[in-house]
Amino acid sequence: MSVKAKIGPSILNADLANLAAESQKLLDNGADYLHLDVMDGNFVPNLTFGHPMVKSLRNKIKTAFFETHMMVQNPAQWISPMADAGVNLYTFHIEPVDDVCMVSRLVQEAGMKVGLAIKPGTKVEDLEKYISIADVVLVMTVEPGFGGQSFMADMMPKVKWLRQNYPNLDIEVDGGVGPKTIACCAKAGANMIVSGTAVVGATDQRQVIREMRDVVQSYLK
Ligand SMILES: O=C(CO)[C@H](O)[C@H](O)COP(=O)(O)O
Ligand SMILES: [Fe+2]
Repeated sequence: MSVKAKIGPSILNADLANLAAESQKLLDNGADYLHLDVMDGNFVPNLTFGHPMVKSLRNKIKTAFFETHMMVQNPAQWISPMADAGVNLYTFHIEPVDDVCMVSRLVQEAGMKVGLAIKPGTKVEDLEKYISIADVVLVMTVEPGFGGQSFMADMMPKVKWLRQNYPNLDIEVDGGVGPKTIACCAKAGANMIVSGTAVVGATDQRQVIREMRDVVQSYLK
């Protein structure tokens, strides 16, 4: 298997007034990438931040890999500004999008990798037809919109099915993932782990990140 274990902390529940410092601390403590949750108050009942904030963060943090998790109704609208802001991986939900292939192509043409996300109520079969164009697939393990929710273990059959059928696919999980739930994700075959509250709120971020990466890597071998 060629995929690697990667931990991408979500800064959703961090101190957003101190975003650059909080992000740098996570990277210094071993984060493999940063997961930036963008919400439009429409696709999900919450608002976070947009491309101006991401661009400001990029000005402070030059080299880290940035994923934006686009919980927005119209992901095509934000491709160009997010590419300009220095985003590396543009992950959008397939649910509100009529032409996923076209939006994915626009993301690639803008120079970003494509992530395709599904909400808990969306079947993995709905995602399957797009896997060949995705760099990453994201299986949500909470209802998108808020950090700090409980992990939905009943999403693991989706991850398991994806791993069995696509051994080299980057499979990401997001929502309620931390030291208590990581084994469940790792066993199912997830290799990209988003973790917000459990990492950001930890007294020893380095230890939590290392522990989760080790568990995931042990199942990939
Ligand atoms: O996309 C998200 C919520 O919609 C967040 O990435 C996710 O909830 C991470 O936070 P936590 O680990 O606290 O659940
Ligand atoms: Fe997210």
